Amino acid sequence: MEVKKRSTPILPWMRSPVDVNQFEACALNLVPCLDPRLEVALDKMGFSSLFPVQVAVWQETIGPGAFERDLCINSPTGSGKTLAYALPIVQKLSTRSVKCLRALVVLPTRDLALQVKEVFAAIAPAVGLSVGLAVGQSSIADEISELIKRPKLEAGICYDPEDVTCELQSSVDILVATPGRLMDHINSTKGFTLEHLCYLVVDETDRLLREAYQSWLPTVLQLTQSNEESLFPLANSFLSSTFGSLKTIRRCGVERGFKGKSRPRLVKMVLSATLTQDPSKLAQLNLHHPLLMTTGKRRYQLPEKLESYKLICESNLRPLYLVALLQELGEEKCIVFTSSTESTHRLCTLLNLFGDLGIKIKEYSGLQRQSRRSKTLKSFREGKVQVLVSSDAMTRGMDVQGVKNVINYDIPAYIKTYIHRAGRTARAGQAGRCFTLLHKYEVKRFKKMLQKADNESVPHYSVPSSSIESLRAAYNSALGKLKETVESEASRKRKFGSKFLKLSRTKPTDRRKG
Ligand SMILES: Nc1ncnc2c1ncn2[C@@H]1O[C@H](COP(=O)(O)OP(=O)(O)OP(=O)(O)O)[C@@H](O)[C@H]1O
Repeated sequence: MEVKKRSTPILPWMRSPVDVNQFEACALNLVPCLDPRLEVALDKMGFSSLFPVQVAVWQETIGPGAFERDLCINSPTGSGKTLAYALPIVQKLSTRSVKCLRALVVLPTRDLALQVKEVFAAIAPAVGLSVGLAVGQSSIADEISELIKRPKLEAGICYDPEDVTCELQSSVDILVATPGRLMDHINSTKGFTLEHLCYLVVDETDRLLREAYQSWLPTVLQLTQSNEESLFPLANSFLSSTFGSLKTIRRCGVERGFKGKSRPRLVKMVLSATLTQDPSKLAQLNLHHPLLMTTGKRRYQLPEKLESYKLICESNLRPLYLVALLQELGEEKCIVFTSSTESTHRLCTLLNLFGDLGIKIKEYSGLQRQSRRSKTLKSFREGKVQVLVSSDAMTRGMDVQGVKNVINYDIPAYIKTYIHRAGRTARAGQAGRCFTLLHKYEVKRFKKMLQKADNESVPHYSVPSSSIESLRAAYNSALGKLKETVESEASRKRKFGSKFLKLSRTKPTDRRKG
C-alpha cells in the first residue's frame, strides 16, 4: 500500500498544535465567565451554543490561556471563526473605562469587512462598546466623523481643525478595516491613533500576507510598539522616511490617560481556513509565543457535511451542462465560480440569454462597482436571486445563509481555492454540495488536488443526455445573441471611453468625490 507523505511544518511551534476536534460545542449558559449581557446578545442572534473552535479559542483567551499567547487559528470554512475572535475581544474590552481604539480587525475586502462588522455590532453594544468601519464605503470625511470625536464647541470659542494639540478622541473601541482605508486614516486622519491598541486580528491571513497593500502590516506593528522597543529597524527607517513626523507612535511604558498603568502587550490573532505554514510569511506578523489551533491532522480540511462531485463534459458544451445542472437544482441557492472577471461576465450574460430558465441569475465580480456588487449580494442574501455567477471575489469568507450548492464552472488552480470556494456552502454544520465541471483530461489533476484535503474519491455526477439535447437549440440561439451583446458592449465602451477622454481634457475632475 502506498504510504502518503504528510508535510511537516518547518516551524517547531506548528508541530504541536491544539486540536480543535477535541472540543465540543458548549451551551451558552455553560460557557465559563461569559458576560450575561453577551449571552443575551448571542441568544438574540439565534445562537444557543458556542461552536468547537469558539470554545477552544475561549479557553485560550478568557479561560486559563488568558490571552498570553498569540493565536493562529486554522479551522475549516464556516466553522465560526469570526465569533471565535469577536466574542473574547468584546468580553475583554467590556470592562474598559476610557473609550479609545483598542481592537483592530483587518480583512482583505470591503464586503468581508462589512460582514465582520455586523458580527461585532450584534454583540459589542450589549456591553457598551462601539464598533467602526473603515472600508471606503462612504467618503473619507464621513468616515472620519464616525471614527473621531471632535471636542464640543465652547460658547464663543471656535474649534480650530488645524490645531493638532486639541484632544481628538476615538468614537470607537473596535475598528474593522480594509488595509487601504486603514492606511488612509493612519496617514492623514487627525486624532486617529493606534497608540492604545490591545488586539490585532488578521482575518484571511494568507490572503492578506500575500499582498503588501502599502506596507500596512509593518506600519501597524510599528505604530503599536513603543519607540524604544522597536524590533523592526527596517520598518522603522521605512516609516520615518515615509511618514516623517507621525504622531501616533506608542508612548513607552505608560498609557496616556490611564493613570500610570503599564501598557499591555498587543495580542494578535490570525485566522484562515488555509493558514500559511511559510515561516517567512508568518515572520512578518512578529508573533509572540504563538499557539496553533487547528482541526485534525491535515493541513487542509473541508467541512464535514460537504459532498464533492465531478461532472465530466466536453469543454465547448460546458454552458449546456451547467444549465442542465442548474435546472436540476431548481430554486436552490447556488454560486457558480469562474476563473476570471471576464468569463464571469460572459457566462452570466450567456445564461440570461438562454430564455426563461425560471431562476434569477446575477453576476458578482471585481469588474463591477462596489455599489452594484453590494446590491447583488443583498438580493442574493434575501433569496431574490438564486444563482450568483462569480469570480474569485466571492471565494473567501463570504457568508450567505442557505447556499446549498457551489459549482466550479472552471476548475480551481489550487486546493486552497477549491477549499474557499466550496466553503461558501456546508457552513455552520449544514449540508452542501460542490460540483466541479471537468474535461476528461482534467480528472487526474483534480483527483490529485483533492487528495491534499483527504478527499480520496469524488463521485461522478451525471445529467441525463436528454436534458442536454433538449437545450441545444436554445444554446445555439443564446450563443448568437451573446456575440451581438458582446459587440454592442464593446462599441458602447469605446464611445464612452472617447467621451470620457474629451471630458477629462476639458474639465478637471474632483478626485475626492469618487
Ligand atoms: N455559535 C454559533 N451558533 C450558530 N451559528 C453560528 C455560531 N457561530 C457562527 N455561526 C454561524 O456560522 C456561519 C459561519 O461563521 P463564520 O463566517 O464566522 O465562519 P468562518 O469560519 O469564518 O468561515 P470562512 O473560513 O469561510 O470565513 C455564520 O453564518 C455564523 O452566523
